[in-house]
Amino acid sequence: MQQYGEEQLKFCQALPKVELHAHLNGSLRDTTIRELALKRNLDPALTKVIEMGDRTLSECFKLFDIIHRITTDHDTITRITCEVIEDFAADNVHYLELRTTPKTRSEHGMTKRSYTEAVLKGMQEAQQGSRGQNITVRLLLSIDRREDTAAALETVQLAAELHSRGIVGIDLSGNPTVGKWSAWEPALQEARRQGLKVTLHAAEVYNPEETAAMLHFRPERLGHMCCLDERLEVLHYNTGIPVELCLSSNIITESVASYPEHHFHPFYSAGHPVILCTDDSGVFCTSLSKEFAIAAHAFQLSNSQLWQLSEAAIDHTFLKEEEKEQLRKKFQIARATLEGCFPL
Ligand SMILES: CNc1ncnc2c1ncn2[C@@H]1O[C@H](COP(=O)(O)O)[C@@H](O)[C@H]1O
Ligand SMILES: [Zn+2]
Repeated sequence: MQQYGEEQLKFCQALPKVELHAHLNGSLRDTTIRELALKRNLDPALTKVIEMGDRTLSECFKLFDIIHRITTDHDTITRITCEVIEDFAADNVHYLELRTTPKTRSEHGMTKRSYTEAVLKGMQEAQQGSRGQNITVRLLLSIDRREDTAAALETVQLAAELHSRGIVGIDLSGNPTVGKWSAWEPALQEARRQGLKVTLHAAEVYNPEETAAMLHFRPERLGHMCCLDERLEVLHYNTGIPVELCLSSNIITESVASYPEHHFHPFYSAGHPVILCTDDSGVFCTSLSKEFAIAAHAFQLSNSQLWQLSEAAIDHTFLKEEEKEQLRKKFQIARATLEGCFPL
């Protein structure tokens, strides 16, 4: 069933947007996945999993492991970074905070640092090319929940050293049923000491102790927050921490039953800061424009509410105040063009 009208989608495509929750390896183009799978002689059974596989939460993590098998070398990492940025730019995203997990792959001569350098190279190439000129990009380094304290600390150290090259923060992600908060907390505390911002994937599954510990840590942003009980909901509202919400991702992975039942609605109605994001636009076959159109349809948002939602995301970026101000100015210029075509 179509989750939005064509006119709604057109408006959302024309709307200038900010993307704050996008995983590099989850945002690959279909055509690139197919090409890389062929080039790497990926087992046809695995190719099938990519093409038509189940996308429940546990299946997603198997899928990421398969995608990681075809994005192994530095040139490929640079290429996919460049393509993902171009795709967000083509979707009228003016600011992108891309995130990725630095990987050690000794068989490919890859270290966390060389992986990250390959991503930074892709960022640079994209922004020098004609298709990436209208987008500003920053990077978050992700800690995978499978990693131990030492590996998490290595990622934080790397982010701190490369701060001046556009790495603005740390994310904690990965299979939410794996690992323990106590393993990553020292690294996240270190990130804070180093002046890096932190966002955490939280409550993607029901885990009240962990969610309470995450709220106690007070990250700058949270992702998902799907599975809360009443106590956690109150605790969360009281913190005022903005939440990155990924509608398609939560529905497709079955973390939430239907769009109208999505917690976007109570959060938004309560005036709690929310940011619409894609999560994994390749894996979930979406775009930020589609996510806005889905929200418009499911929660009956007007064009003016969509504009406000989009513009408010600037406040929650990990940019410096003066950079946020520049972005707001860019949005105001875009608004004039938008008003020429759509009622606002
Ligand atoms: C669906 N919901 C999700 N929940 C938690 N973690 C997720 C995720 N979607 C993606 N990732 C995280 O991002 C990695 C892929 O991109 P990178 O290799 O880092 O670029 C996945 O392996 C997982 O750790
Ligand atoms: Zn995510």
